[in-house]
Amino acid sequence: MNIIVEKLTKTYETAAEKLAVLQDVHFSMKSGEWLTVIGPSGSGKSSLLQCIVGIVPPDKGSIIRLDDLHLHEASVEAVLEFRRKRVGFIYQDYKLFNQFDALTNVILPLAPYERKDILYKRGKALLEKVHLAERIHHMPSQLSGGEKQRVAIARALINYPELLICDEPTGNLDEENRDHIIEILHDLNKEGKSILLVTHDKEVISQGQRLMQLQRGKVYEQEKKRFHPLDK
Ligand SMILES: Nc1ncnc2c1ncn2[C@@H]1O[C@H](COP(=O)(O)OP(=O)(O)OP(=O)(O)O)[C@@H](O)[C@H]1O
Repeated sequence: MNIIVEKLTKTYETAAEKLAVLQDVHFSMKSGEWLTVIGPSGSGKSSLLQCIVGIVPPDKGSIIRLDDLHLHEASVEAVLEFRRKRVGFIYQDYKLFNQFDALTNVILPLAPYERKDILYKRGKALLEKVHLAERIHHMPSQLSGGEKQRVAIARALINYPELLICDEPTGNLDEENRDHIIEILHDLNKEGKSILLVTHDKEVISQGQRLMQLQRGKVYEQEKKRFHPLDK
């Protein structure tokens, strides 16, 4: 998925104040790229991820193009459908439902839209892909942090997304589990998935093809770390 962001501005308005968290952010991402976003706490990283896929509305005048979808002028329904069909999400705190087993958690995002037998088959294959074949009927409380994050990755893949949005995906994990998650993300990137990832983790920062640093809501630095296979 090709992403173009221009003049992205986001202001949160509370009763007490107006907080400009993103100011005139410009960048683009080519299909299949892995872009890592870093910056101090409060610099607007999570807000950036949420604006880009329309979870949080950016200010008027912001331009966000996701392939042919012009987010700034698209209907709410079109944005919802776009996210459901083309984007996967991975969060620091996994966001699993504790009352459901691993497989049910994986299929939940598409449960209202697809046949259950198809989803269960796909969900099992995805849990195998993240090396959790032996854990498909475990409840979240019976899984380690690393296993929970792998369930969350399987869930993020249930719609075969082109873009993975990862907000501190290794933030709660020890080194071994972090390395396992990095390996899985690498494989997914090699398969062609675009990755837009926020992190504070030094080991994760060194992954991917591009790095962008935010400072007080502005792009402070962009750096190309290594060439992407699609670059000429
Ligand atoms: N819904 C909201 N309403 C008001 N202010 C908000 C809202 N969401 C975030 N903020 C504020 O916007 C600023 C940027 O938050 P954001 O979560 O984007 O930063 P971040 O760089 O991801 O931080 P961290 O690294 O600590 O997760 C913070 O000061 C935060 O308190």
